[in-house]
Amino acid sequence: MTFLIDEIALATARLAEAGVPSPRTDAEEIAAFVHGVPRGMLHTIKDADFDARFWEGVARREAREPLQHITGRAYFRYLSLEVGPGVFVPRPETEVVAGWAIDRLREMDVTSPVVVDLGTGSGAIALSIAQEVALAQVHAVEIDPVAYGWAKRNILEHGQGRTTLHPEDLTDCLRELNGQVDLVISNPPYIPPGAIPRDPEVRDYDPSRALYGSGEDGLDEVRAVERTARRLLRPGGFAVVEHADQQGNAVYWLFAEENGWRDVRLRQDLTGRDRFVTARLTQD
Ligand SMILES: C[S@@+](CC[C@H](N)C(=O)[O-])C[C@H]1O[C@@H](n2cnc3c(N)ncnc32)[C@H](O)[C@@H]1O
Repeated sequence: MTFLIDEIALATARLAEAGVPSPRTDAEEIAAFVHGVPRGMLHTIKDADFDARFWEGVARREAREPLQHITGRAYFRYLSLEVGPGVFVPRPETEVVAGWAIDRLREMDVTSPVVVDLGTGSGAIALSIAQEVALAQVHAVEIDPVAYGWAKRNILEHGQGRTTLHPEDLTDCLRELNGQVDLVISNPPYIPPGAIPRDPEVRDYDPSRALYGSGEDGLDEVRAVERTARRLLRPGGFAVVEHADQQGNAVYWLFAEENGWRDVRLRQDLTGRDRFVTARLTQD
């Protein structure tokens, strides 16, 4: 496999020059995608079978198109999801947020817990819960029609027949479930409108509706999630909300100063940054 190794090395240098953070991995992922094999099987590609479309993929990555748009796939916990233009690429930090919710749902003394994911995007959080929590009934809410289309495809593949998609606004959705939900989770848009992300993959390819929150501080959607969760949850139910690392105190206080909540906690991602707030609706 000397030929492919040499091509990958050349591509790695080009991607590094373009500022791609993980150039070797990305070059190998593109090679694996183009040749239709897992990355660990690249050694089986014969020189004669080298596919020149590798260099088309490398050129797109060099222009800082997200790797996931080039391969059409994003990995989230145990899922391989379809993604592309018009939908937010799920992030590793959200895996921790979803994991916290999954642990609580598994501990709950409820046979078939009812869960709501507000702003589902590709369906990453909702589908992980459906996959990892036996018998969970999951409702995924998404307002954007393009993102809705991606979620629909992923739900068909991974929804376990227990995931329902709703084309609704998270500020006023699912009134039929008022007071009946065991856990509400959300990774809403939260970047303040003036704070433009540095990475071109985010700035130029993630949809603005997924990134930028409304209001001066970008937290209007988080406020809406808090209100919707308070309406939907049964007493003792959990709310789980992701936020930017600098917004931890603001989101903590948003829940702590509302009377309905107890056990409000600010939690960290795997890099130790403040990443999500959890709270329980008061029991009475
Ligand atoms: C940051 S993305 C998160 C997507 C997915 N939950 C994830 O973690 O990968 C936020 C999502 O919320 C959706 N969204 C924004 N405002 C909304 C609203 N008012 N109602 C419902 N969905 C909304 C966006 O279209 C986007 O798909």
